[in-house]
Amino acid sequence: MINNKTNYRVPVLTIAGSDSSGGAGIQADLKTFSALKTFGMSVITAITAQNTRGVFAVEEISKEIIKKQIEVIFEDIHPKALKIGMVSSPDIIKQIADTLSKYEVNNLVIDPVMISKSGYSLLRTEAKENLIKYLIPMAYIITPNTMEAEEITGIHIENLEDMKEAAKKLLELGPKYVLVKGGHLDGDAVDLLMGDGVCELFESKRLDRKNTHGTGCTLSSAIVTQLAHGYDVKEAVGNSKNYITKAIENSFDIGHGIGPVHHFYEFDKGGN
Ligand SMILES: Nc1ncnc2c1ncn2[C@@H]1O[C@H](COP(=O)(O)OP(=O)(O)OP(=O)(O)O)[C@@H](O)[C@H]1O
Ligand SMILES: Cc1ncc(CO)c(N)n1
Repeated sequence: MINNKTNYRVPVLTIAGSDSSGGAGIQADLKTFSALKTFGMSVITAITAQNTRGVFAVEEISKEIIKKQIEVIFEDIHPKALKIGMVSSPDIIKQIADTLSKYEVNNLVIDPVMISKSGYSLLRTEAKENLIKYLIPMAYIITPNTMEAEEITGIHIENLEDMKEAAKKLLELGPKYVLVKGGHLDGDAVDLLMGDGVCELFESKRLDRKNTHGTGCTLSSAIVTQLAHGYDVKEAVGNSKNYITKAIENSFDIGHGIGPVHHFYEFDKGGN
């Protein structure tokens, strides 16, 4: 994953919510960006009071300062790839879409975050429509888990065939690619990539680990880094699946609930 394509100075951006406990959200994104040798930047959309046991409160950031954060970044350091994670309200979603539409946006990864592992809603019910109408069509790739794919398409997902049906319906909303993550189904952890003539599975053994806080954020951020380094979509997803699998394998107990995955900061692999 680190080779002559690696450029430690390549700028990448996350537009997402803060997780005070550092396992998910902006914090997971920035850790992944650093571990995978990119220069991470952030636009914070909401502050969550969160730990390994759950989400206890959420305060949304004003849409004016969200807009300003995006503008000053794009007018100074143009990100080579970016992701959007938690965006909780219809107004924030519209603001982000309007602001991004003023710039050339490359390699937009959308992780349509809806519910935390502990069951707290991170997307207001009335925000789903704007997510579908304004943001998803702008994406290069969207990365819903099966519950999010169900919520957006209305298709009940129990197996791979259902995942394929849902992926086809998600593609009709306008993104170039869809990665439906099968982490919540029984059996092996199988993710399905579909779009632009591609239909490919990315599989790993299901790891029996309790500490999976931040898996979705980490996977989508890893995809951002690999696209920024110049990998094509299949390589980007494959490398990122390897990264999240190792990160889950090495996840650890910290706090009293669902602990975080591990990030790898080797300082010895060269690069430039
Ligand atoms: N127990 C597991 N063993 C191996 N891989 C897993 C496991 N759980 C999830 N994964 C993988 O982790 C990645 C993230 O998937 P997951 O379905 O957990 O995302 P998510 O629900 O969006 O996460 P989050 O709750 O952080 O938002 C996928 O590649 C999935 O296959
Ligand atoms: C801020 C934030 N974003 C995303 C997730 C993923 O569930 C989370 N738990 N918290």
